Order: sequence, then C-alpha cells, then structure tokens
Amino acid sequence: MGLITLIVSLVILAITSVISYFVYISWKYRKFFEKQNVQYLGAGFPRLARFFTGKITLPDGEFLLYEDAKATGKPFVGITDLSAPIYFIMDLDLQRSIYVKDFDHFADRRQFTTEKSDILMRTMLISLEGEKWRGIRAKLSPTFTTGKIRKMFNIFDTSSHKMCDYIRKRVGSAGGDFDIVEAYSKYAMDVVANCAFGIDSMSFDTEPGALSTFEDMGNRITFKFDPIIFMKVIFAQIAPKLSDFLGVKPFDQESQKYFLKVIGDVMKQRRETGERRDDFLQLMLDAQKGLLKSEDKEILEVMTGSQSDSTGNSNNAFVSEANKKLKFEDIDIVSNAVLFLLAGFDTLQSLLIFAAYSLALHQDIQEKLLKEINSALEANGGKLTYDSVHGMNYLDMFINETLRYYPPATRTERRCTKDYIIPGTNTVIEKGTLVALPIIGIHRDERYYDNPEKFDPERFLPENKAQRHPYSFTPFGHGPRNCIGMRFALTEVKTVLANLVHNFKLEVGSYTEVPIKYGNSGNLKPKDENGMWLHITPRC
Ligand code: HEM
Repeated sequence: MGLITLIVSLVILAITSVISYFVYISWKYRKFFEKQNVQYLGAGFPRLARFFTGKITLPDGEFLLYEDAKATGKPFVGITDLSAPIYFIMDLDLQRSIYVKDFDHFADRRQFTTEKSDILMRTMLISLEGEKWRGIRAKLSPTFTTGKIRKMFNIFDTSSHKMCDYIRKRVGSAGGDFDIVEAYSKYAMDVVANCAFGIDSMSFDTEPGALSTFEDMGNRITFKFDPIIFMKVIFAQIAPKLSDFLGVKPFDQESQKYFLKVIGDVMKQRRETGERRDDFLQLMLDAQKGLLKSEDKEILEVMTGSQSDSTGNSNNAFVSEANKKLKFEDIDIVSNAVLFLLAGFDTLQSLLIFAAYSLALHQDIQEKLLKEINSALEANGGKLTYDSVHGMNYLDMFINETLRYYPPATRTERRCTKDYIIPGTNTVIEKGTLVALPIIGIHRDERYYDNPEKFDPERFLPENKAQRHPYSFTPFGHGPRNCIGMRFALTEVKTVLANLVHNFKLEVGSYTEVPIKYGNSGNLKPKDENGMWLHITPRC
C-alpha cells in the first residue's frame, strides 16, 4: 500500500469514527430523554452540518433551535450539543423557578476548561462552583454597587471623550464612512484597562488601524468559536483527562500570561507605594483586606440578583455566610480582573455596535434621543454626570430595545446541582445535567413581543413593560447567578452613547451591511471581517 493510500485510509477511518461516535452519542441521549418522557430534538445534525460548512453562524443556529423547540409546543425539550444531554427550557415560569425560586438546585454552570488548561479562566467567577463561587461572588458584590460605579463615572466619561476625538480625526469635519467597531473596541479596552488593571491602554495613541499591546492581547483573549475552537471545547468536555494529557488548550495562552504579569506588577506597585485609585482593582484589594462592608441592602441585591425578581429569594443569608468563610487570594484578584475583559469587553462592545447600527437605521429614534441628551447637558452646564446619564428615560428604553433584539449573550446555562422534579411533571432533571435558558429566541418571540422584528423602544415604557412576563427580557440573566456587572455595563454604555450621539450624526453608509450577517464569537456580533461601517458626520 502506498503512503498516500495509507494516509487517505487513515483520514477516512478517523472521519468515520468521529461521525459514528456522534451518531452513537445522539442515540444514547435519545434513550436518556425517552426514560424521562421528554421530547428529544437531538443534535440538529442538519443545523450542525450547515454550521461546520459555514452556511450559518452560532447565533443563527441558536435561533433556529429555539424555533424548532417552539414548534413542539412543549414547555421544555431535550437537545444535545454532542458533549452532553441538555434540557432546553421554553416555559417562562419554569425559567423563573430555575433562575430564582429553586436556585439551590441550579447553582453552577458548565465548565469550558479542564483541570490543567486555562487556569486563569477556571478561577473566574463565571466558571466557579459551589462554596467557592458563593464566597467570591460575596467578595466581589460590594465592588459593583451604584456607589462604587458612581466613582468610576469619570473613567467612562474621559474615555468617551477620547473616543469622540479619535472618530473626529478619522472622519474629518465633513464626515465619512467609518468602522465604528474599531473606535468602540478602543473605548471598551480603555475602560477595562483603567478600571480593572489600573493602567492606560494606550489604545487611542496608536496609528490608524494599529493596536496597542493591551488591545492586541485583549482581542486575543476574548472568546471566538470558530469550528476548530468549538471542536477543542467539545473534546475537552467529552474527554477532559485525555485532553489534558494531549495538552489541548482551547483558549489563547500568551494573552493569559500577559495579563497575569501586567496586573501582578500593578498590585505590587500599589502595595509598595500605598497608591490608591477609584477603580475596580482598588476595590478588590480592599475586599481582600476585608475593608468593604457586606451588610448593605444594595450589596445583597448585587449578590443575589434580587432586584430582578423579588419572589421567594432566600439566598441572602448563605451568600453572606460564604463571604465570611472565604479567603480572597491574589489569584482571585488577577483572574477576576481578566474576567472584566472576558465578560465585560465583548458583551459591551456587542451592545454598542448594535446600538449605533439601530440609530443609523432609525433616524427618528436618533433625533428623539439627541433631544433628550441635549436637554440633560444643558441642565448640567454642558457636562454629563452619573445622575444625568441615569435620568434619561428614552436612552434607557432605547438600550433595552437594543438588548432585546440583539442580546449579546444568546442563551445562558445552569448545571443541576441536586436532582430536581420539574413542577407538575414526573420528569427528574438529574444532578450534573445541563439546562439551557434561551435569551435571543424569547426576545424575538411574537408571543411576548408584537411584531418582534420591529425596532421600537416604546416597548419599554413602564405601562408596556408591566404587561409582559418579567422573564421575557433576560439580557443579563436573572437570580443569584445573574450578571454581576449589569450596573457597571449600563452606566458605561449610557455614558458613551450620550457622548457619541451628542457629537455625531450616524447614518447608513455605502459599506453598511443591511441586514447584518452575524459572526461566530461567543457573543452576538457582526462578522469580524465586516465590522460595522456607518456614515458618521460631526454635528459641530
Ligand atoms: C452589555 C453588557 C453585558 C451583558 C449583556 C452581560 C450579560 C451577562 C449574562 C447573560 C450573564 C449570565 C447570567 C445568568 O446566567 O443568569 C452574565 C454573567 C456575568 N457577567 Fe455579564 N454582561 C455584560 C457586562 C458585564 C460586565 C461589564 C461585567 C464586568 C465584570 C460582567 C461580568 C459578569 C460576570 C462576572 C458574570 C458571571 C456571574 C456569576 O457567575 O456569578 N458582565 N453576564
């Protein structure tokens, strides 16, 4: 047998084995769900084939899955992503139980890393489990209250001004076509660098098109799910020990090492010189020394997500208890500073991109928003303040509508931590099983939003909101494991959008892609190579 024939035979054998394995897995999970009397939608092989051949992207696939699940008319169905069986929860009351009421059965998430890979990612709040998660959430919560974020307002405002100056230089006084992703990415990096790492990102000091080292590393560390990374992640979940043995590391290593060093140096310098700043890093250093109070009502809200649902939340006591027990080590500070990049950068950039796009498409909305921003500025001597930014109701409605139609996270998940009988059924979700809580599908479901394809901020008028199920809007998740950075993100987004709209008119330009084609990043984004080109003209 010639060498080429041997190689071809081995490749065919490998492909056949992988396909047979996946077919077997899908069959195995069919049995799993049959035993529980749950309708099973399988792995969606036609959808997967379209994903692997680049015909659809991850968000498209998520939306199609939701539509398939909706067509069954069931409150929940079984699915698999080929690594595990997953309950896909459609019913909003059941979602509420999982998020809040029966949270003690669903306190964890799935692990994307193995014991030896991506150590930094494994120690971040988002992937922690059990007591360790409770303790770190309790330690971090005091750093995310409105009082603390108010102190960081200047960072958001200063970076917004730098961004506006940058855009002005790029488009000139007559205006022009410009890829807003570039400017937003610099802005979001600048805020993260200042708040979480205590350094200047230098992102606005580079030549056009170039990246500072911080930006470059920041871009590399964010989640991107091309088919290769997707396969590595699935492999690490199916066979974690073998994956470690083979040294498979799904996420970029060099950037993780870079951030470890940067933050280590700043911590050392602050400890040696006693220098203090109003930033997130300082708050974590204070939390380590036990200098932050944890009894405050708002801190409990951040810890438990209780402001998003007040029904039957009894988690406050255990979180406070956990806070007392846990030691907050240096590695926790470092990994949670990096988490700002992972959880905070991509999501925020996604929201900003779609906000700008929506404003360009809907000039009437932009005009209304501009009026509100201008009167807020006039009332405050031409300056934005924390209070003025949060006092703009239309801005708030507009951001909510952007989050509805373009939620940065298209779903969230929980891992069952104690067997759970789904109320009113005989179905038992067994300990260790995953449940998926769809976000984008619900946000675009006509059962909750009339004419869901229409972009309409008025949906978020208080009287309209009151008519909807509270779990029909979940861009930040819900309950004790909801987004800890929600207040931070909303303040940051409102500040930069108010500055942007005050300074520039945004319009659809010659390169604007309508409708948008999504990319495969972890969060909803336009395709990387397409960016978000808009026609931008300075207002004065
Ligand atoms: C527009 C911006 C953002 C959106 C849409 C967003 C969305 C989300 C969602 C959907 C979750 C999962 C919630 C759940 O499972 O119930 C989450 C978790 C989380 N987010 Fe955000 N996020 C944003 C910004 C931020 C920022 C700026 C930070 C800052 C650090 C942050 C930190 C986190 C953390 C740490 C978690 C995990 C919480 C835990 O497991 O206890 N996020 N976020």
